[in-house]
Amino acid sequence: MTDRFRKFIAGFGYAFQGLWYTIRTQHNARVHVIIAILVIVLGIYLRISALEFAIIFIAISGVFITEMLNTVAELCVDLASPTYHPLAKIAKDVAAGAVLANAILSIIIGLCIFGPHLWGLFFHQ
Ligand SMILES: Nc1ncnc2c1ncn2[C@@H]1O[C@H](COP(=O)(O)OP(=O)(O)OP(=O)(O)O)[C@@H](O)[C@H]1O
Repeated sequence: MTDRFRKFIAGFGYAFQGLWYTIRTQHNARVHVIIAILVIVLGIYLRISALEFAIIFIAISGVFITEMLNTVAELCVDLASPTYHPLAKIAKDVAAGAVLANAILSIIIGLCIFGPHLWGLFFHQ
């Protein structure tokens, strides 16, 4: 195995450690995982199309990636400013706001995708 390839494989290991750290330490990330599983099961049950699934996966990954970037922001702020600082507050609040904005967008996407299917299921059978 070449040195370059070994570093490439090691990079994957570090990336998975980062992913696992987020799931292990962030309560919100674990909630996202549970909601994502429920949404995928609902999608299978309602037989949504491949395109609808693709949109749902974009929404799910968007929220999770934003949660990971929020974790990065929190760790960097804690490293740079362990004590109270107004800029540290703004940085953390903005990072948390990004997660919230993404979560709201995902709910809207979920309603657009699942709304018509659920409507059909409950009112046109
Ligand atoms: N060093 C700091 N200086 C100023 N305000 C801070 C600082 N650390 C945290 N805060 C304020 O407290 C809020 C919560 O911060 P905290 O680090 O507890 O994040 P959290 O969203 O509760 O995430 P987690 O539960 O993952 O730690 C921030 O959004 C910010 O307003």
